[in-house]
Amino acid sequence: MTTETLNTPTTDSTSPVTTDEQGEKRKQPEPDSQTNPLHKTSLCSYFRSTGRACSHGDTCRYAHGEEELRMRPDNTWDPTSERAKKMKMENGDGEVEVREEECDENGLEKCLLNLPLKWGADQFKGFLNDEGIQYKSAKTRKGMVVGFVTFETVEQVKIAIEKLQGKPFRNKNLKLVDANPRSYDRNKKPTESANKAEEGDAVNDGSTPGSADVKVRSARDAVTPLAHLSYPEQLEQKTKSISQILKKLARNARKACPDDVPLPDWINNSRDIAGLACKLEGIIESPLVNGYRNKCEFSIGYSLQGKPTVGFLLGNFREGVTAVEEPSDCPNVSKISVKYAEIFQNFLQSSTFPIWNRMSNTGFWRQLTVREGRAQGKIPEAESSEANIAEVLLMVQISSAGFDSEAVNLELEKMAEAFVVGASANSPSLPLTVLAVQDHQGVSNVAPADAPLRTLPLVKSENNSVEDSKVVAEARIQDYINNLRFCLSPTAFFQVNTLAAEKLYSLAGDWAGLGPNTLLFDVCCGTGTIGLTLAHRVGMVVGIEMNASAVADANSNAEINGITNCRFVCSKAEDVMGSLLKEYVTKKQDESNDADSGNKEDASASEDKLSEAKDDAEGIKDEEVKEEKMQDESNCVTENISSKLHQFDNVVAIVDPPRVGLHPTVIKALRTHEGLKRLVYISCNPESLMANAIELCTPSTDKNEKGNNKNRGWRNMSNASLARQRAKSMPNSEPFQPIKAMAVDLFPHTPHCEVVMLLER
Ligand SMILES: C[S@@+](CC[C@H](N)C(=O)[O-])C[C@H]1O[C@@H](n2cnc3c(N)ncnc32)[C@H](O)[C@@H]1O
Repeated sequence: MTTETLNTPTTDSTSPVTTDEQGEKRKQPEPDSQTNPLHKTSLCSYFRSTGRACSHGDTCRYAHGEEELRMRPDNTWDPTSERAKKMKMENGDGEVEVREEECDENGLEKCLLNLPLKWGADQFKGFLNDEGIQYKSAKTRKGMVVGFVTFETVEQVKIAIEKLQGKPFRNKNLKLVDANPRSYDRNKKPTESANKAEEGDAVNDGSTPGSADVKVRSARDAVTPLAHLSYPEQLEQKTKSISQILKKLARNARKACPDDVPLPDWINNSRDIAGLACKLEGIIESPLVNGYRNKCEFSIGYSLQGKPTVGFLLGNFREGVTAVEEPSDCPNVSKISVKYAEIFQNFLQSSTFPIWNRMSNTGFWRQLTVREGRAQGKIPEAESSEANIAEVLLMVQISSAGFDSEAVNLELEKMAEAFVVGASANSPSLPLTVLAVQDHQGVSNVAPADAPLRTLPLVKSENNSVEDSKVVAEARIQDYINNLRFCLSPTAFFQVNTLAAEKLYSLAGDWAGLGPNTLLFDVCCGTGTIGLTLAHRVGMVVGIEMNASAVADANSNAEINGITNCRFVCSKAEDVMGSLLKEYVTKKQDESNDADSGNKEDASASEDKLSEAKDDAEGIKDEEVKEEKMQDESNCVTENISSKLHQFDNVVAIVDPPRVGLHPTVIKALRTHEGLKRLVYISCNPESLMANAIELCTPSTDKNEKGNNKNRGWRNMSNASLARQRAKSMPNSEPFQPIKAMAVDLFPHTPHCEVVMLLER
């Protein structure tokens, strides 16, 4: 039975209208919060400034908010998203993909989310009017199965629920969830129900703040759902789920293999290893099991008891869950982060500025990020890792639109003072290195990389006010990986578990088969951590990264560590991967074919082309000054490197993409440049690794099946089905083979881990 959900609110409230009540747990804090879409990689500027979808509709190249970041350009769910992973979806042939996750009844319900109504507000209002529903306002989110209805009275809400609940609509039944925005009334006293909740009663009657459909009642359950298991049990569970993914890879590659091509050995041999695509060599434990996160993004909202709280959301906003609970019992959060959350929460009790309201998209205080950097050379003992934290960066996200700037400055001054006083009142006092404020007006807390950012002075004096705030090019803290120093700017990606990341990078380096004649591509390189830690083992590193401040960090990290054989290209990998491979790999092949050709000439031509590619990639993205500086630095390195270009006889790539995996264009480039013989894939999302590996490893044929645009079934395709379709239209090229895989547990107490897979050909 299919169902569809409308969420109804109470008094003068706004409710999300979604397709179904979800059994899905709240979105876990992700290993990498920079979730990128398959095609829409940055926010639409209209959306950014207004918080509303632009008028370009489905053709807009950009994303419109957190939820859409997880969608494909046609507004169907990105199948790699947490939600879609658990859906039951049809593939293009009308065949239903059955997955382990679907075995539970919630999984079956979730498939309904993939049926976009794509109602505009007028249609939605028309529907409510036809049904005789009295409401105050009705809104939809473009192309999504979510909307909001506000009502004048609780009575109207009750009537709406009675009339609409379970009503059949287009082969589905509507379902309503009370999103209860009364929780946002900051003056509201805790209700009787809320008090009951405090006593432990399972109250879920919608009268408690943000309580709609709250499935978990503590931040611990929401954020670290495996915490009730022993660590060995957690590792076992993760190993099993990675094994399932490897089986799925073999199964799907078998299906995708063209009829006129023999099955490759690795598929045939999978039968001998329990159906796995390659051997799973085990899971590497995290050196720290508790308090390992070096970065926490705390939401700001109201607790189930109606108290302004800095912590974690208990559920998914789409499901109407808005309650935030304190992080104190979350085992993955460090004690320092918990204390800063407490300091800020105490400050908020007396702040006259409002907390951000996710329903009405109004308010001021939005998010607190705590980022920690370790001192060099200390070996942390399991339970006292905070003793090694030498630096802390705090970033508070606000939305200042509509607030008087003088009042804002005064409030931020008070906030800075509260942090300084709170940090020094602790015994021993807490490190506090940088306090930054990010101003962001969009609907979701995921701010664009260029959202205005300023630092606040940390010492309060009469001559030193927040008006002295400066642009924060140098607002960084440092951390160490394999004894290299890394400077981190507030928004750059850095693995959240530093000690486990060291193990991850060493494993990737060992499997990549590095040597002095190796040219290493570090694809999606962030602040350059992988390339820089492996630079001493190779001839040259070329890093590719789209986040300009991460690239600036990577360049300065190379400089402060005296590393001269790395070059970092600021661009989307899909825009430059092909040309860089062509330049370096084809170059190498040309040279071997024609050993007498003038190396110098080639090298300088290559250098020119590389610079051109780099100009193209960087020219339009960075501020002029930053760009010039980076260009100078990069060109120095390039010069140094180009003269050695001919020496590289081993070209390998380590790719470490965001959760959505590699862009199809990058996969095609890696696959079709046959000079690239070895690829190490690091993934924080095994589903997207599986999908990308299908495309990289399935044999192709001259008789490629061209994509059938008329087949609208692809809209509902699973990750694997989509990859099989793409594999079928891959240009004829030698496929890679999965050689081995290993998991590395960067996220104890959560279901997540990193997976490393070696691919060769
Ligand atoms: C999982 S992180 C890995 C970063 C780095 N390898 C590390 O270990 O610190 C993914 C990185 O890919 C970057 N990224 C996302 N989409 C990208 C794209 N299309 N092209 C290049 N980089 C991208 C993100 O900015 C982020 O820094």
